[in-house]
Amino acid sequence: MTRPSLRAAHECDLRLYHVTDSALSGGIGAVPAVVLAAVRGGAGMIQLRDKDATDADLVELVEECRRVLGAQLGARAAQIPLVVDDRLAVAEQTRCHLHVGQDDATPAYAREVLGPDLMIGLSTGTPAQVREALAAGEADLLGIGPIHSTATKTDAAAPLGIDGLTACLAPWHEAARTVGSPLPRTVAIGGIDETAAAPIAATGVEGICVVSQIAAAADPQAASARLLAAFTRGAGQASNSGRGPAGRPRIGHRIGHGIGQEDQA
Ligand SMILES: Cc1ncc(COP(=O)(O)OP(=O)(O)O)c(N)n1
Ligand SMILES: Cc1nc(C(=O)O)sc1CCOP(=O)(O)O
Ligand SMILES: [Mg+2]
Repeated sequence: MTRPSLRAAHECDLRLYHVTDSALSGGIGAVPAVVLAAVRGGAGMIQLRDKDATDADLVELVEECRRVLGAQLGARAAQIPLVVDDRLAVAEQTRCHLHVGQDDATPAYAREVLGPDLMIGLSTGTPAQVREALAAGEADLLGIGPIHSTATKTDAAAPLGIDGLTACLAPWHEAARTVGSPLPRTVAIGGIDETAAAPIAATGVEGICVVSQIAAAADPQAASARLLAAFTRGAGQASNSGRGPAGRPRIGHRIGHGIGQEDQA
């Protein structure tokens, strides 16, 4: 039977995933408003990432984001998963989803602590790391990056470029053809702006993960809407030309239900 967290991952609209940056947004207190704006612009998943915040600060941030999204979006807030970066204890305390890197808690350990319901994302940056993550089977989402150079993550590896992203996706595409059960979802991260979004979408990756282009934007809602439109355009062109994601077992994956789009309807 499919693990509930993997089922949940397949329910998400991952085309645009915003990762917060308190400094770029003007302080941790400004983050909930940016999160709301990003969601209104079409972000379907949010990660709270703040290397300087204490665990207590992050617990408060999770709670405030939940409060603001609930108050402004009502029941639709439940469609937007909140993920915390790095902090297993915060995820455990708040029952928030978690993203870990290769040097953080392992997905297997995080799974032991968090149980089968909460999603676990894992960073990957090489085909071998993607292969290993698929074999281990604990991650519900793979972040692949950095695609382009980024000033946001000071210890980021060398950029993969489109060719490197394609190489990292190859084991996933191969598994999609041969494995009978649902795979972790995939998102690209690092140096992604509006121009970069369409060529990234053409690789078949399922979403883009964006920090600075939203967190530092004068209008984060409009920036999010432009990024989502660019990614969706690129994904559409790829599938029209037969270069889209490989067929694979899917479990009720929804697409095209951006909150902002519904708000504007
Ligand atoms: C979706 C997603 N992908 C990759 C990362 C990077 O995680 P990590 O390698 O642990 O680096 P830090 O973000 O902790 O600096 C991410 N956060 N999210
Ligand atoms: C948080 C993060 N992880 C990366 C990775 O390669 O794993 S790159 C990155 C920062 C992405 O920020 P921006 O959208 O501003 O370039
Ligand atoms: Mg980390």
